[in-house]
Amino acid sequence: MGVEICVEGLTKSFGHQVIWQDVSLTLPAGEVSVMLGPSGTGKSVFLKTLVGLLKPERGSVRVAGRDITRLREHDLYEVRKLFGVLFQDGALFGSMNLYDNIAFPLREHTRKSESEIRRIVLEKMDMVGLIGAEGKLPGEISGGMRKRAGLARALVLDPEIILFDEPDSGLDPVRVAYLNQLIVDLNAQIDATFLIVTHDIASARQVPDNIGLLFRRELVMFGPREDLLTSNEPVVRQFLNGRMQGPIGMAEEKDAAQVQQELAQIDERGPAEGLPPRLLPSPGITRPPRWEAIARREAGLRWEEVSGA
Ligand SMILES: Nc1ncnc2c1ncn2[C@@H]1O[C@H](COP(=O)(O)OP(=O)(O)OP(=O)(O)O)[C@@H](O)[C@H]1O
Repeated sequence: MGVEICVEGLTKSFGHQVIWQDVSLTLPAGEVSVMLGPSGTGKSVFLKTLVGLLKPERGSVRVAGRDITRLREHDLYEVRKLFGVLFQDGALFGSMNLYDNIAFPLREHTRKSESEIRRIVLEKMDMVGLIGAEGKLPGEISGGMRKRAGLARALVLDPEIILFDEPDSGLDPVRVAYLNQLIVDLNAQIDATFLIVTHDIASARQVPDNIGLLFRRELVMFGPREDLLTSNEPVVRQFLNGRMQGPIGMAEEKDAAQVQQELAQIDERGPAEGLPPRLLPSPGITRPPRWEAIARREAGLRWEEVSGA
């Protein structure tokens, strides 16, 4: 079962540049959360702060009861073992084949025998659909496969928390759909806490339990998927609908009068598409109680739609 991450009053700056301030949220244990936000709002900085790679100026990040912003390097190293991170490009070593890339954390951080390592590596490669590609170099495979390999590597130490930095970047819509299904299947299988940074609204609509949005150096909202997708908050609406009209500008923020004028021109009759269905684990994957409950709730929602209730 994954662990909860509790963030309180977190502020991060580089020099005089405040990236975000006073961010507070709880990533519930075992749930999938997504963090959205326009480019440059500090989503990657947020992930790096959660895992202790960057130090915030203020606030706390409690993981399994310990505030990682105050840990010394040795203790931080121990807490980091709870995390698996999928970096944007998979962050694979170009000169190593996939097998050795995926085995790397086991050889670095454990004293397991090569036969035990082999069992684990093949198990994780199987989970991400890469069996047979053990001998390939990262440069010989597609971007989607590199992401899967990065994911298999993030899984080998059996993490309680997995952070995904734009898992869908550079992938075509079909690969994104497969990757989303893989993420949901993995969550059902390993029950870890997931946080996904993405720009892909379709993924954000279907995959998570919770959604957050960073904008103007603040966390605009964080809460259950349903609340964000039906929110009337102008920043949330603009981002989820991918519109030009609204508070989010091309490079910088717009002035208040322009935003008011633009919003007045939009037809605001409520969410056009309604609540999209949650993506459920694939057939054949045993659904733990959490996913059983989600599937029952989803079935109830669909029935309400059909019956007009
Ligand atoms: N190590 C660093 N030193 C100084 N500034 C940094 C550092 N890392 C990030 N930044 C700055 O922090 C801001 C936020 O960057 P970040 O990469 O987190 O944004 P993002 O929301 O993930 O963007 P994108 O969606 O485009 O990937 C940027 O202005 C970036 O230049």
